[in-house]
Amino acid sequence: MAKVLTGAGLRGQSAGETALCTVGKAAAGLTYRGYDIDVLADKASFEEVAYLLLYGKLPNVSELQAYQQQLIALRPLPDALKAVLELVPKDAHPMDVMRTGCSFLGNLEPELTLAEQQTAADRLVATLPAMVLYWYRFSHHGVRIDTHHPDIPSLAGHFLAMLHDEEPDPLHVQVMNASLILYAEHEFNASTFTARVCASTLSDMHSCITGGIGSLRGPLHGGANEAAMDMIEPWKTPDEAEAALLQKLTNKEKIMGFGHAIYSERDPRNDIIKKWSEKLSESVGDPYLYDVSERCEAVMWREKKLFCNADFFHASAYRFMRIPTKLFTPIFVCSRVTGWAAHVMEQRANNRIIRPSADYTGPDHAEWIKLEDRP
Ligand SMILES: CC(=O)SCCNC(=O)CCNC(=O)[C@H](O)C(C)(C)COP(=O)(O)OP(=O)(O)OC[C@H]1O[C@@H](n2cnc3c(N)ncnc32)[C@H](O)[C@@H]1OP(=O)(O)O
Ligand SMILES: O=C([O-])CC(=O)C(=O)O
Repeated sequence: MAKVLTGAGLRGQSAGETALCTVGKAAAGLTYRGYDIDVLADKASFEEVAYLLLYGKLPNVSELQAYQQQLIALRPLPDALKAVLELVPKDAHPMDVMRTGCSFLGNLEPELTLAEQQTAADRLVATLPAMVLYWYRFSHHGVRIDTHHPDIPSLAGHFLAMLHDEEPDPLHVQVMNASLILYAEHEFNASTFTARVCASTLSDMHSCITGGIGSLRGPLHGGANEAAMDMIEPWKTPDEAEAALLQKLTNKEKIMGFGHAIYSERDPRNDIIKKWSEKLSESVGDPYLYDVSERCEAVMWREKKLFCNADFFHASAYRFMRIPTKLFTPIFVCSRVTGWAAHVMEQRANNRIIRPSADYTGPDHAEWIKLEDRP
């Protein structure tokens, strides 16, 4: 039988089944449980999408109200977790803070039985924003914030209120809501696959999500929104951006926020977040950042036929909402935890340990050499 070549990065290989999401149908589509991303980002709240992913259907009015109340009730952090967060230094990366916070919560509130998986997932959805912002405000501003805010129903508004210590601007809440929906789920991407591999060993929810956070952190995955901001921030005009970008391409550098492993024509999330970024840029009177971003998009398409992925215009959108760059990827976590947890549950429901094989490339046989005789 002919040998099947897997190629690097398992590209194009099916690694299992899912009923949660389709990515890249007709080269560019994205659906969550059959619902088109354009419709969800336009009409749904993030809480509705979280419920859709975690409970398998869109909630009705009373289910949504009950779910929102449940998430609000789950927001306060245990004192022991706050004490740990206060120990993490100011210059730590917030993704590392979230990794630690998630793992530590697993010590305080372990998921001991399968019956507890839904509660463990909801608790993480409710507390991950609180964890990162409790640490951020304590380490950067010396304040111990109240993370409960029962008066603010949405996770989008809650995040912004904890960050800025003010009533969130309704436009910003709308954009954050859309952003959280766009980032919620994406089939077998690297971080979700990490979570599923962990789940396949019958490990606990906190270990699966902690692993997901670690995989999302890298700049080839979720870390690209932060890396894209770091790249474009110094460019003050579109012409400056174009010259610098061309130089990077000549140097064969990877341009963060562009390209995708599955989409071949466009990332549908980009169209949505780009529109919001433009609207925000008008609302804040941005002198150049949106134009710089648009020029990058045009140059990358012209030179390399590479399109913006979900991360690129998230950078400017978040900047217009005064979100510090290092908190960009943590927002991705606050959203993607829904997708990760839904995948963990799906994996557990029909589990077989995930254990692919490797093509061996080492020596056929190695002769043992005594320690003292080795060169
Ligand atoms: C939410 C998310 O996680 S979306 C992804 C976020 N990540 C980034 O934005 C990081 C930048 N992008 C990349 O590194 C890649 O496009 C990835 C990781 C997203 C996908 O990687 P792959 O599937 O291996 O890319 P692909 O096979 O399509 O690459 C084809 C060619 O385009 C090049 N290419 C792909 N993306 C880029 C890029 N952003 N900048 C420059 N060149 C690129 C590759 O180097 C490769 O060139 P080669 O054939 O000369 O080696
Ligand atoms: O699907 C991927 O490989 C990366 C991605 O866009 C995501 O996880 O949102």
